[in-house]
Amino acid sequence: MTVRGVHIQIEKLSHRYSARSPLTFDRVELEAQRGEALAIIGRSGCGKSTLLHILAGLMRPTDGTVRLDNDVVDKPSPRWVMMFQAPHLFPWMKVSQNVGVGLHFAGWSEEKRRARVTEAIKLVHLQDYADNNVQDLSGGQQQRVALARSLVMEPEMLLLDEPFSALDAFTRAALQRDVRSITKRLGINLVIVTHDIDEAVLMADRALIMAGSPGKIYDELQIDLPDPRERQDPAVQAMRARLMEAFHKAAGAPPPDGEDTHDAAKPASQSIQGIGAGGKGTTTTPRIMSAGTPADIG
Ligand SMILES: Nc1ncnc2c1ncn2[C@@H]1O[C@H](COP(=O)(O)OP(=O)(O)OP(=O)(O)O)[C@@H](O)[C@H]1O
Repeated sequence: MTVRGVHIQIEKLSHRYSARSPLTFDRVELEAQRGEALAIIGRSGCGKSTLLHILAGLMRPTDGTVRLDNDVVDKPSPRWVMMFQAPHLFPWMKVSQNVGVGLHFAGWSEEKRRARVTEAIKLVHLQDYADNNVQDLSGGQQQRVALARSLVMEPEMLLLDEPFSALDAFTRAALQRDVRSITKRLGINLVIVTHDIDEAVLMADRALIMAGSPGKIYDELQIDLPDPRERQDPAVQAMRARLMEAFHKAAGAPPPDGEDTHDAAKPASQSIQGIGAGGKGTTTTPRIMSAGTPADIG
């Protein structure tokens, strides 16, 4: 697959949902280099998902601009793809058919499609499942199918809105590692919205901390760790502690003693409720994209 990323420039980006709504976020500025992996963390409701949707061209800002390689983003494009907590597959289709659906709609011949689909399925380690019906796969495997379906279009940027939060810890860790290594290998940008401090440290080159109402990017932390990153590595643990500290500073409160840093970006009440409900808080995603997936509306 072709290797490429994109230069992201966000200038004075502001958003409100309606003329009467308060500002969701205000004059957000951000620049990211080609191939950079960014994690956006912050407490529920500070506007992370809204920012991601605007970056994907799924929503329009109230003010300001998003530029990708100098092109203003004002609509969706196959140049960037977004993945959500639910994989949104076609349940009656096989893995290979799901992965190839975008190419099919783009008018690719079956023969051309087959080669590209095989390559994408291999990238996500599902070659033994290509002919399986997606309904017979586990949640993690279904997320891998969704990942292959995204990668098959050769995007320049992959946008992830808490995509692994419904998965068990083992499956989540494997996907975190694989998504980072695949995007690095292909040279594409990664932007991930997450409540999980560990996920940010394991997947990103830079973590952005959003806070406030209206939201702003309050702080950022360069995560200059070698790959592969292992959770138990002391350097990873030290970075996690630094990010945790920055997160609590942004939230205006010292870290409580002995707090479990997993899912730290959620208020305590939501973290507890979120276990069963997929921990989605007020994410805008399901309202826009996934009519009929009640598990997402948590
Ligand atoms: N369709 C909408 N209409 C009006 N307000 C909305 C709408 N969607 C979201 N909001 C509000 O905008 C703010 C930002 O929402 P957003 O989902 O972007 O936050 P978030 O940081 O991603 O939250 P979470 O971490 O819980 O997913 C919240 O206060 C939310 O209530």
